[in-house]
Amino acid sequence: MAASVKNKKCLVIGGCGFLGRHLCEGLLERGWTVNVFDIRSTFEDSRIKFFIGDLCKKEDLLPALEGVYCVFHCASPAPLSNNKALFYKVNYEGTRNVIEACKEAGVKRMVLTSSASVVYEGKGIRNGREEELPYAAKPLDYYTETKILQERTSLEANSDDFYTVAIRPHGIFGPRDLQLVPITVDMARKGKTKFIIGDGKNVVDFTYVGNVVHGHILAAEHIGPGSPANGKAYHITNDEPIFFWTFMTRLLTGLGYPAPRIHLPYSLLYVVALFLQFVAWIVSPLVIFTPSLSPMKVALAGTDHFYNCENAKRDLGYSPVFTLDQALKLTIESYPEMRNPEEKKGS
Ligand SMILES: NC(=O)C1=CN([C@@H]2O[C@H](COP(=O)(O)OP(=O)(O)OC[C@H]3O[C@@H](n4cnc5c(N)ncnc54)[C@H](O)[C@@H]3O)[C@@H](O)[C@H]2O)C=CC1
Ligand SMILES: CC(C)=CCC[C@@H](C)[C@H]1CC[C@H]2C3=C(CC[C@]12C)[C@@]1(C)CCC(=O)C[C@@H]1CC3
Repeated sequence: MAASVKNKKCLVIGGCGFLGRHLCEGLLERGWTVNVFDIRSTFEDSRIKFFIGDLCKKEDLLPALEGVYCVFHCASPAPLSNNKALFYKVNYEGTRNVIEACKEAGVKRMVLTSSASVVYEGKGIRNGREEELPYAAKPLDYYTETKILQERTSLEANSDDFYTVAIRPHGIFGPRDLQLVPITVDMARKGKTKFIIGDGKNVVDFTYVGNVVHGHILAAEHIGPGSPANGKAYHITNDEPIFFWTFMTRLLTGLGYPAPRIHLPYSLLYVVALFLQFVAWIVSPLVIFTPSLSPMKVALAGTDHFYNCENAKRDLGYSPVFTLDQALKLTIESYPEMRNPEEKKGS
């Protein structure tokens, strides 16, 4: 049974990020008192108390944790940055620090933003259930490797004195997104989105940010004494699996760019991505470069990866608030600056 949270205070760690800021807005609407902790400042809101610091430093965290009912930990280095040391420091060591600081401050609840990628290693996942999918034995990148450590550490910390739960969104998109839309548009403007990787029939999940926020808030309202959600991980998606390339086509054409149309063999692209990763590793003592074509990106663009949300529906009362149609419309409308500058010339 959801606890009443009227005027309960929470701390959103990573609250200045894409998901974090939307989460703050959703929590405020729901009647929560919201504090934000982040290593940077990206927005102002008179309703929110901001604490600027590093989650890897307990002395930075403790002042922000005073009187907090629930922590939402949604901080991470940028997933595609490929900085192994930073991922390990923030996602693993930093999360252990957050847990210790929560216990020291007497905080009783933590909702972790994990990722559905923790069970993905490039092989197809179709309607994957949490209890049927082990953590990826061979994660495709350092980000995923450390998200596994982060989730495992967080769920193992669950006890009657400190309730934890992990939310696994997949492919979050929406207004103020820093990855999916900007990267896709950048590729389009460089003429790189005329290609389809594979046969174009791989089925995936994408999750509108408003639904991810909804799932997080439900999780916070449900964990506690005797809850079936304590210590568990939950897939949270739009529950509308779609061809990856249909989604990309709708996003691109919605922004005025042409649809992808030339098929390239998946295996060829994957081998090229592996080669580029090897070259990047060989030259790394001299120069750091992150190939835009990574094995993770190629795999995500060319294989099935969609997940079952039944456990979240059962234990958290989750169901998507925004449909994919509504979500794509809201997202496309929120990015006038991302539209194809050529479309005006042509009209
Ligand atoms: N974007 C996506 O498609 C998906 C994201 N996720 C997870 O959702 C969470 C949020 O992701 P986004 O909003 O996309 O990322 P983001 O990069 O927009 O936000 C992350 C925030 O964490 C903060 N942060 C990073 N290191 C910190 C530190 N040492 N101390 C304090 N704050 C720190 C950053 O300043 C940033 O504001 C992450 O945990 C990510 O792993 C999960 C599935 C999909
Ligand atoms: C046309 C084309 C191939 C566009 C590129 C789109 C990609 C930038 C995104 C497609 C799937 C996205 C994704 C993530 C980042 C952006 C994409 C690769 C994550 C890796 C972000 C962090 C996660 O936790 C998992 C996400 C999986 C999907």
